[in-house]
Amino acid sequence: MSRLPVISKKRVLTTSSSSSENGQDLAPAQKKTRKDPERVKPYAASTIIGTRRPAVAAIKAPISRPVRPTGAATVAAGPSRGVLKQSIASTAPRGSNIKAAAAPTGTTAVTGGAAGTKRQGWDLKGKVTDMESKLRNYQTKVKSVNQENKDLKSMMVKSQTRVTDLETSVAVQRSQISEYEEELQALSGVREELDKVSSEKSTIAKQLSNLEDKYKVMETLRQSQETELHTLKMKLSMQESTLSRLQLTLRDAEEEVRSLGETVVQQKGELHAGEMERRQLHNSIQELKGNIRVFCRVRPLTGGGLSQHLQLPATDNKTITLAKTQESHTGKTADTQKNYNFSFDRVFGPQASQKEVFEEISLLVQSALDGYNVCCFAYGQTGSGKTFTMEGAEYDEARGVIPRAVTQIFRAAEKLGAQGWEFTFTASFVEIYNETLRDLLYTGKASKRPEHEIRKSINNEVTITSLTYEKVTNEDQVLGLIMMANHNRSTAQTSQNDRSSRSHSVFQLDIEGANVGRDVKCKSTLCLVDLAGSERLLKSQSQGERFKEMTAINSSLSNLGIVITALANKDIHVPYRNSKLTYLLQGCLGGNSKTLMFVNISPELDSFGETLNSLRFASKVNDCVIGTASANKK
Ligand SMILES: Nc1ncnc2c1ncn2[C@@H]1O[C@H](COP(=O)(O)OP(=O)(O)OP(=O)(O)O)[C@@H](O)[C@H]1O
Repeated sequence: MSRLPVISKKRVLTTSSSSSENGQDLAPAQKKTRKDPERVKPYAASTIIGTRRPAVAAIKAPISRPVRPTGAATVAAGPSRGVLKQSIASTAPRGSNIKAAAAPTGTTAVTGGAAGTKRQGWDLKGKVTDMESKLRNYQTKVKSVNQENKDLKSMMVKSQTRVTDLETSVAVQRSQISEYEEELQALSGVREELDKVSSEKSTIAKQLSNLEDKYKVMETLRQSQETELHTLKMKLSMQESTLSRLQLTLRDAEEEVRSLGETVVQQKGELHAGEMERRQLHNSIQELKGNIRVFCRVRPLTGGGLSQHLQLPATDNKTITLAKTQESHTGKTADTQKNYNFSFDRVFGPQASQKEVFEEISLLVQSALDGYNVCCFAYGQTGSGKTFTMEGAEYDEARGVIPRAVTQIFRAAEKLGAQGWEFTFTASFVEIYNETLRDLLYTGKASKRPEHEIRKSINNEVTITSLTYEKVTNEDQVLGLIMMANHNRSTAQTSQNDRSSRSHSVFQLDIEGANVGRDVKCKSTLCLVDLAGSERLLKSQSQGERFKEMTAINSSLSNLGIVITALANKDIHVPYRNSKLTYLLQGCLGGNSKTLMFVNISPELDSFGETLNSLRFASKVNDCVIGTASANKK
């Protein structure tokens, strides 16, 4: 169906009402419409086309191309009413307006004639002619419009095709755009990753630079170490050459050492033989001297000066004379002097030093290491110097027999160690008071102090039950134990005045030696005894506890004399068990031992009686010859 404008008043009115948008242009046409409403139709048709296809026109507008030289431009400009009017104007090139176009050849004159002249009412023919002329004009005009309409349709089809193409193209482009957008989106992720990678790259670059710095430092270090290594290699090669020289020297020295070793072995054998010979000779000398010897020692006077009743011959150091001046009973005769002469193995005067005294007994102490039992005891009245002789004082020169003997024993043991001897020493220190034994090395509570008994084993070894037997390895340890014993003794003394004077103290050092290489062993005991004061009190003068003490002391000391006499007489029965002292010293007295007795005497005149008694007792002992000692060798 044609979309050409239908000539109707309704359409015209519609156009007219919309013309208000462009009233300026339409105003002349409206003026004409009052005179000739038919002339408005072409404009109305154009207007309708423009208003019904605005979208196509809008799409066409940017890409419009002339479809044909004339008329097509008019359609393309459809949306604009102003342009449409121009287009309409341009569609009538053959006339300057529709009126002219509607007046083909031959009618122009008539029209002009009619327009110029008004037909008379009666000129009906003329009026018909005019009407026919008008009709023809209108037909021509319709034809022209139809043609134009046809062209426009064709243009529209083309335009629609074009629009479809363009829509397709737009769709394609949109899809491309969306693809681009997706790509862009993907690229934004890549950008983030790129940023991350670049940040990592900068970090790695920093690390690399750090590593480079470190590498430089390490390189410098390596170079210095290489230099050092080179120096060391030089030194090493020098030392290697020195070493090879030294190795040669060492080989020579080893050879020399080997030959010297052989010599040493040979000399050791000779030494051992010499040592054994020395022991034999030493023992022979001791035997010749007697297995029991008595040394007398005179204490200096307390106030200084010389004793009048004691005489010690200057040329002789073995005799002592105790002189007593007896007043004349009548007073008419001169006073008489009675001399008591005694001789002993050695007599030490008041000036004799501790060192001098010890030198005389050191050979005896040596015998203890050779495997002989040795017993040394000090006998004498209270205050005669027994403790001074046995223990001495703290300072070096005043050291007595016990510390000096200990020193000698350990030094000699050390020397014998070079000949393959190994020794073990066990020390004990016991006190005998009122026939009761007391451990002087006890360190426990006083309330738990144990009681002790003397026991004798099958092989005649005497031991004390519950006594402290302390293993010692050096001199200082032993001296420490002696100090402890003295402390224990003095503690007991505070409760009983002068207790030490009335008790015997016995220090024993058990010695065991072995020469593994030569399969020789020896065992002995060194026994050093500080006896209780030997003074005798008249029975009438002593009472109670004191009497009991004195009885015990006298009993043990007299038993000591009895035992020594029995040994001297080679009695079958020796009454060792009669007192704790003799029972304890059993191992150190008798055939298998060497005994030394110190008889200490006080130089004071008022001690004359006790001195005489002591010298008599000692003399009796001195007369004894006890068997022949034999070393405890295995
Ligand atoms: N040879 C000596 N040289 C110097 N002083 C001595 C000598 N002998 C003993 N004395 C001194 O005499 C005093 C008594 O000596 P000591 O205590 O040794 O006698 P004691 O016989 O052991 O007496 P007690 O039986 O009471 O123990 C002490 O002061 C001691 O120092």
